[in-house]
Amino acid sequence: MIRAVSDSELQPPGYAWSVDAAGLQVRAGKHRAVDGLDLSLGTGVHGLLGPNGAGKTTLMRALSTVVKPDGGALRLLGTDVRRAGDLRQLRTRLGYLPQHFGFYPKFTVRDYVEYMAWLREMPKRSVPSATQRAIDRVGLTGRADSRLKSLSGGMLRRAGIAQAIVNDPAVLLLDEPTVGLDPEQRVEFRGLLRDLGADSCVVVSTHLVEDVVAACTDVVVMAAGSSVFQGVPSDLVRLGDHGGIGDSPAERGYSSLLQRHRGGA
Ligand SMILES: Nc1ncnc2c1ncn2[C@@H]1O[C@H](COP(=O)(O)OP(=O)(O)OP(=O)(O)O)[C@@H](O)[C@H]1O
Repeated sequence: MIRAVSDSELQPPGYAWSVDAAGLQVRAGKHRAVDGLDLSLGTGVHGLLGPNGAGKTTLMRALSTVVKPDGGALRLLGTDVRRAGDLRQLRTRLGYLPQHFGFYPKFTVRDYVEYMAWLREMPKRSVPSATQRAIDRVGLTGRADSRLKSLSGGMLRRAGIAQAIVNDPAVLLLDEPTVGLDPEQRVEFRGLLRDLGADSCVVVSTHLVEDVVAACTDVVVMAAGSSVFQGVPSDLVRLGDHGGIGDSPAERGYSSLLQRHRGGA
């Protein structure tokens, strides 16, 4: 299906990075879960790795504008989110799959995706075709009119991904999108990620190092609220040449990086 490109999309963007954070601080409750993070991300698929509690979900919540940072700077698509009064326009250009997302169980997949398209203020006439396209892209065509409460965990997550991409977001944030997907679906999802990252900034938080190596153009590793590594997947793999634990070179690279970080911390 061919999508019409708007005039604004043909303009040069006027900013260097889709996501640009400097000394970013974000609280989760009373705890400063993101603390002094520097991060610049452009077009591509960026894998976000880090141990439990590193601050990944808190960072994703800040990037999605669900929570406001309480220190440092954060620009999204050129908008300074700490200073901007009204984030409505920016939000229409974001897509977000939270780690735990709420939904109305009686909605069908189509109802849900259409509803999220409406919330993102998509033009009414484009909603049905954009919804169908998003559902097709996540492989739920045959379940489009099934109620959400009847779906398996993996299917539900795919419906969540469909709502996140329905507006062709310029920044797409996916928090643990492959949880519950079967192996075949995970491989298909990697293809979708590569496709989405060709012309937008996709940030994928995950614990699956192999997904990052297979589908991401670069990797960011967080620990204790800040970024401790940013590079291409092969850089991460190389870090495992002389140590680290894990079943694959990338896992060994990741664990060796964290061991070094803990040793130096
Ligand atoms: N509502 C909250 N109140 C207090 N502390 C919180 C809250 N939410 C998160 N935290 C703490 O903030 C830190 C970062 O949590 P966050 O969920 O962002 O990490 P994460 O990297 O996504 O972890 P995981 O991989 O386990 O999902 C953790 O120490 C967590 O206990």
